[in-house]
Amino acid sequence: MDIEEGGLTVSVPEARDGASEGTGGGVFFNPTQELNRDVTVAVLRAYRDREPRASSYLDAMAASGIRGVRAAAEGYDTTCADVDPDAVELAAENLAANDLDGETVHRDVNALLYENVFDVVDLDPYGTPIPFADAALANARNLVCVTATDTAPLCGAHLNSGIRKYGAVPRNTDYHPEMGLRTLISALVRTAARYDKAARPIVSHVSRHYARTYLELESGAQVADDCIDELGYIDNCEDCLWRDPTHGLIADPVDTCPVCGSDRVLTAGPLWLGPVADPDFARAVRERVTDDMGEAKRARKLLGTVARELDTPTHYDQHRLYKAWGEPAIGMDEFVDRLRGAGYEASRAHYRGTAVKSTASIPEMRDAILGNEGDADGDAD
Ligand SMILES: C[S@@+](CC[C@H](N)C(=O)[O-])C[C@H]1O[C@@H](n2cnc3c(N)ncnc32)[C@H](O)[C@@H]1O
Ligand SMILES: [Zn+2]
Repeated sequence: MDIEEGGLTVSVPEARDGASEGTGGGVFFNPTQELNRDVTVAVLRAYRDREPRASSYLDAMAASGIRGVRAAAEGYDTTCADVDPDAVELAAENLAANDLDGETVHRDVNALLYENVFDVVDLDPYGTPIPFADAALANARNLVCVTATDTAPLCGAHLNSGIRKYGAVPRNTDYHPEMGLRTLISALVRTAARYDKAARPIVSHVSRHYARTYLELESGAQVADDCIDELGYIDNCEDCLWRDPTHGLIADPVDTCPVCGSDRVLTAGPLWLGPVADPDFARAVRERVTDDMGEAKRARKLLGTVARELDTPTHYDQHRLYKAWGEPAIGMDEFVDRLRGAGYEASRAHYRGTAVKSTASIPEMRDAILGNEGDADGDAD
């Protein structure tokens, strides 16, 4: 079956039995990842302005080669690799059908990465990227793009699996999509640090089915140490949703919530507590989204929110807060405006439509939003 994406025509396997993921012929294709791929193309465009020397791109898990084809169309010197010979054949056909140059390699990507240097490496595996993280972070020159689809281990819903894969203790909190992203980045930062490299996320985004992050690499023990300094732990009260991030790799968990006195406090970490995006770069990526992209509208909205997101390591779910306060919720923009009006920093966050970030604590938010009357003017949305 031929599909159109980003102005290119690519042959992909038919989905079987109405499944959204194509498995016909054994080669994988997931049409629902188009947003992820559109953002990738916009990142590749914006990254060339940031680092003009970046010219080679490895589609490390190519399947149909759709990412590689799109990168080649952007002028990147592209290699598509896969362990599945049918995938390699299909990727080669798709490059040729679009009159694009590009290499196709039937190889385990871990072996390939230790023998070749690529400026940009794109890891898009089934489930966790961790089996490929060492090879990619040790050997890539500039940028490593990583998808993880194992959201349950990442956010602490499958705790032991998360601990095994990511060498951290994620906790299933009310901000679980962000917990997942910060668990992933933490593991990748610690992996890069083993090779005296800093890996800093310049854009990241999370959906229900995956987390995606773009890590810029820089070599040097000092910069790697600077990255490690941005790891730490977050204490979380399961009752009143209080949370408290502490930088450093030596955990000093609290037993009792200082706000409500509950002893149901869970500590998560080590997590990445630094920014998950560089706002200027996220804006530049947004500028590089074009109308020929099928998910242009969603990509622009997503990147706009990511660029404006406050740089705090957790977010609140506005509906959860209102439920706890026993009040009808107001619109999100007004919620953010009231927090700002009360002198706190606040923003929406891309993790969900009701996600809000603020420098205010929960009691401070309650005061700022509900005021003394404990009433929000009945202004429900
Ligand atoms: C999720 S699919 C990739 C989807 C594709 N990037 C896209 O955007 O449609 C994962 C692919 O990784 C390949 N793969 C798994 N292990 C690999 C390895 N060690 N080296 C290279 N490719 C591998 C699989 O054969 C499969 O084609
Ligand atoms: Zn509490």
